[in-house]
Amino acid sequence: MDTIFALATARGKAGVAVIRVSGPRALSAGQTLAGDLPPARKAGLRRLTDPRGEVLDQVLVLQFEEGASFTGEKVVEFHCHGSPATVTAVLRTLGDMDGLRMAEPGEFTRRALENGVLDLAQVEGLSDLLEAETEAQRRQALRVLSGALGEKAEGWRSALIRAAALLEATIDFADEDVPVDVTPEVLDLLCGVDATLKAEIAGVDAAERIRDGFEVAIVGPPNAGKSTLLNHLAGRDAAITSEHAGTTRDVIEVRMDLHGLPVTMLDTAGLRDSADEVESIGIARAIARAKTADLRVFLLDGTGRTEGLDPLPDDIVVRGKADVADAGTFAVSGKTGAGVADLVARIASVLQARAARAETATRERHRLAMKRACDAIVAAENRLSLGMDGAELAAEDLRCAIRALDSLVGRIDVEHVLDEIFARFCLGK
Ligand SMILES: Nc1nc2c(ncn2[C@@H]2O[C@H](COP(=O)(O)OP(=O)(O)OP(=O)(O)O)[C@@H](O)[C@H]2O)c(=O)[nH]1
Ligand SMILES: [K+]
Ligand SMILES: [Mg+2]
Repeated sequence: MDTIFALATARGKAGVAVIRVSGPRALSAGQTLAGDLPPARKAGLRRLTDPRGEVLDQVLVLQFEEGASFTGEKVVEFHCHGSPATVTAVLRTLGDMDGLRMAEPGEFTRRALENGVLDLAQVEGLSDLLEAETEAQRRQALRVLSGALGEKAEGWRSALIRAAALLEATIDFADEDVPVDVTPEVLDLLCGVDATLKAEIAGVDAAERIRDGFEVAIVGPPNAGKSTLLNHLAGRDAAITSEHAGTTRDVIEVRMDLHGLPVTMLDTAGLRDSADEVESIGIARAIARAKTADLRVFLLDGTGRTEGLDPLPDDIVVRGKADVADAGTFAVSGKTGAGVADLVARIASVLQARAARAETATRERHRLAMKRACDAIVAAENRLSLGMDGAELAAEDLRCAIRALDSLVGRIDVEHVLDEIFARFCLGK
């Protein structure tokens, strides 16, 4: 096993830069650079020198024992001064040592997975946590990183193992008198797992929105002030505005943090019948994107028409140009900012209600595994509802379900997803 090292903090100038070394030679590499090391998990101030005796930096050194580190291997960390030159000098010196090499992106985390420090779902949680930009993303990712999905899977697993064992006991005694009918207990166990799995599956959609962001489309007639509103929300001139109806053609996307939720706000072409070929393409795009968005804000002019796109129940309908609208109507103005806080609060409240449906599972991969498990459990329930003749096949169904749940945490059959998951990691993680 190679000993690997990398800069664990971001590149560039900073107060501190952390360089992590992991593997069998981490300790000797640390000693070569820093002399004697402080005891495990105790920081010590040391001078790093290269083999010619040149002082590279004065740093804090930490060592972690095998089995008690991020990777599960022996780890030494140098908390250096965060200048690019210092980092380069230390990395170069480490690279010159025998048996040491620069880590690949995600390689520390891959070792953590291989050594059982993290399960696969936790690795996904860590990846999401490193990407988190909003409060909702941070909370969700931290929940997965802390092992919440693995705990749930373990609960389902042990219930299914118990159910399968009960069935197998009856199969083995098929020729004898079986003292008790196990079907009610088995069905009870399956029913419990089934119900919580279904809730988890139903929550994946919301969890994915929290991860990737909700899409909110601003739609309405030309010149209602859609682009002006987008610019106000973005705090910058993201879209061109003008007094000419039909200014916006392409869909313009702006990422923002709305009350802690990640949102991509879409500005779209004004909806109307247009003879202009390019504008018509823009309008078709506007309608297509508005339909697939999670929520639409209909920004209307004085006529109140929604121009051929109908609001869905949660959609928000609001009059634009509040400064010239009748008093008393719900109106916003991107120009003056009037009503914008109210609009944002309404958008956030709709999206928060949806986000609340998220459980623990966050990915399509999780959904598919849980769906496979759920289908197998339902198949077992159906067989058992016809009596104990189906016990043997039902037990096989349950083993299928257990295998599907095992793939959630990476216990089996996940080689093919590893590259995809680790591709998202940056160097040094
Ligand atoms: N009085 C007033 N004028 C506004 C307001 N918002 C936008 N306008 C003006 O209305 C005109 C149209 O604004 P835009 O933001 O380009 O409108 P739009 O809905 O994006 O228009 P299209 O992209 O052509 O569909 C511009 O002249 C803006 O300055 C507002 O809140 N009050
Ligand atoms: K316009
Ligand atoms: Mg516009």
